[in-house]
Amino acid sequence: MAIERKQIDLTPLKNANVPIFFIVGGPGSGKGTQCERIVNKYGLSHLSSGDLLRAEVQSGSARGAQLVKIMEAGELVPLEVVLDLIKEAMVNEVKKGSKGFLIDGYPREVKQGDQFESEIQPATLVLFFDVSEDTLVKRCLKRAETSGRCDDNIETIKKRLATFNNATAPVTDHYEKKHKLVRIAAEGTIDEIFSHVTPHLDRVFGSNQKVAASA
Ligand SMILES: Nc1nc2c(ncn2[C@@H]2O[C@H](COP(=O)(O)OP(=O)(O)OP(=O)(O)O)[C@@H](O)[C@H]2O)c(=O)[nH]1
Ligand SMILES: O=c1ccn([C@@H]2O[C@H](COP(=O)(O)OP(=O)(O)O)[C@@H](O)[C@H]2O)c(=O)[nH]1
Ligand SMILES: [Mg+2]
Repeated sequence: MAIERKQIDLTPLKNANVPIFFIVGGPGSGKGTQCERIVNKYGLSHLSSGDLLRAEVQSGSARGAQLVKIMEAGELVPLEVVLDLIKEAMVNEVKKGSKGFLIDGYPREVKQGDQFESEIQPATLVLFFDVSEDTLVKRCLKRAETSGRCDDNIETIKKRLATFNNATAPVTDHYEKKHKLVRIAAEGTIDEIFSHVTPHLDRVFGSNQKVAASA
């Protein structure tokens, strides 16, 4: 696929220098669900790489038509495409006064994270939601009843799991070595999991302080 890169002025983002959290975990591990809770408490900007790609598909662009084929196959789209979409969204958010970012479903491979960190800025922490394959499959199949997502079917779920095990699992080791990884056992209830998340964000933002929402 020919990659058309966008020219994006990152000055506002670099000047803002706000904390950035990568959120990783298998398909259906609860990244989106926990991000919603984090946003409610800390007022951070939530950007889901998968949602940005789905929006590009919805836009009906030629690029979107290429992307949907890759997503239906459970494979990874070229990292530059995702990085450009994320940069654009981040710049828009900082212009609105964002206090920090949750980059959900990212990085999917070590190189993707390295490129983000060298072009934008290093992540403050990487939250990893650790869930067994059995639970991941069950959650995605349950979500399929209402999500309308082209990749919530058993064939694609299996391919997404394989991509996660091959490409994304090394991401956790990579950030563990940098002492940035927070591994969260994420089989429990949404409240239980959130209670394991907050101490790590409180270390960054302070325990009583609600970060002012950007809007
Ligand atoms: N039982 C249980 N279900 C959960 C929990 N967190 C999320 N779910 C459900 O699991 C499904 C997947 O959750 P999402 O938050 O969409 O997961 P995700 O990691 O963003 O998934 P992808 O977008 O596929 O990467 C949803 O239907 C949620 O309602 C949890 O802590 N416990
Ligand atoms: O950085 C990314 C993020 C997502 N995707 C694609 O988008 C799909 C859906 O991603 P999402 O994070 O929504 O769901 P997950 O695969 O974690 O269940 C993936 O299977 C990939 O095909 C990608 O290629 N690169
Ligand atoms: Mg999600």
